[in-house]
Amino acid sequence: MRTSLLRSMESALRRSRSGSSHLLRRPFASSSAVPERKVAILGAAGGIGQPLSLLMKLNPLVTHLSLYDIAGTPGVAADVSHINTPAEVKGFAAEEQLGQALEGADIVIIPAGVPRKPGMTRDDLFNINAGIVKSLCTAIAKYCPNAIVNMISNPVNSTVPIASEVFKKAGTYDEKKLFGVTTLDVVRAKTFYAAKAKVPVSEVNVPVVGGHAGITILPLFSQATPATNALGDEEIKALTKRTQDGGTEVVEAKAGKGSATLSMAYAGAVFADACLKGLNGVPDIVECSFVQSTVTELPFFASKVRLGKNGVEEVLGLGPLSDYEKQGLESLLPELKSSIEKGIKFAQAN
Ligand SMILES: NC(=O)C1=CN([C@@H]2O[C@H](COP(=O)(O)OP(=O)(O)OC[C@H]3O[C@@H](n4cnc5c(N)ncnc54)[C@H](O)[C@@H]3O)[C@@H](O)[C@H]2O)C=CC1
Ligand SMILES: O=C([O-])CC(=O)C(=O)O
Repeated sequence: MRTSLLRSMESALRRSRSGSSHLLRRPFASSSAVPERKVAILGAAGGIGQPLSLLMKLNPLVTHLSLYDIAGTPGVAADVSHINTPAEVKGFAAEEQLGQALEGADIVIIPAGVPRKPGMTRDDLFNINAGIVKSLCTAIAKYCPNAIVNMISNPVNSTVPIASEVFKKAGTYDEKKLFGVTTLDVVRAKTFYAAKAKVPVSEVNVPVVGGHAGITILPLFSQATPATNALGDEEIKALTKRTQDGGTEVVEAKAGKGSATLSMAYAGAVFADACLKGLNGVPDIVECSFVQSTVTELPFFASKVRLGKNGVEEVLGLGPLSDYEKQGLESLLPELKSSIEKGIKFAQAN
């Protein structure tokens, strides 16, 4: 997946540099090779939003890129729009333009909201971000009820349930189209595993299940490929802990200037690319994501998901777990349950 996204982007860059691409010479509306796809980014001028806008502008599957933020959008949109790739860029700056930003969107990516500072948990963001997510999802229900929604705003374990409740109230909920973006956990698990197991990072795959906060992030290193016997129990524990604390590692390193933005933009672009490929009918697109689920007793859970023309095509099971992973699963369920319930309660009360 990672390599296929890089290949697509490299080829877009090559085409834009050589100016020889037929895609660049002819208007997209008349291109039969690539279906029209509008991607909207809400929170596009933020730390994640800006590099994510750049990466989506480089994605050859995007024909229309709609950038919305309550501050700073005109600059970001003007800047990104000068890049000579086919996606047509439009910026929307004020709340009264949110409808236009969303209309016709196939995918809406939401990195709007405040990030952590050192000493905070993701749940500490709930009070501010819950309201932001609720109002943005209300607009999605109105202006693009059929869009796929990629939720990045934290706490994902609660913001996804909030979105589901907003859509249910509006009568537009489609569980196949709502995704909590947990790709950064997979990106981290792959990077850390490759370094420890001394295997090429581009070949590595590691499923990460559960949720997206602390111990609710459960990497399944027993299923990592390429498999290795080189890692003992203590090393697997250390890798698990580093993956669970990856966000905090960045928050502390940034020392008050926010949380992961560049690696998150990359992860968000990987996941959106997978959704676009699914929509376009590319077979066997599988990514981990926090979705409505029956894999455990909880109503939402992150696991491998097969993506297709309607969003989720199949939520895949957990596969065989090691004893250590079974314990991790037992331990995460109560915290994840309460974060999910907190989101549902908030959306029902407001
Ligand atoms: N799912 C994941 O793996 C990750 C999630 N995050 C989360 O992503 C969120 C954004 O992080 P950053 O980009 O670093 O924050 P940031 O503060 O740099 O950017 C957030 C942007 O959202 C905008 N915004 C605020 N209210 C809005 C509204 N009502 N409508 C549209 N835009 C609005 C702000 O103007 C700002 O430009 C945070 O909640 C953070 O915790 C961050 C990293 C990883
Ligand atoms: O840690 C944070 O606050 C941001 C985040 O979700 C991550 O980097 O995984």
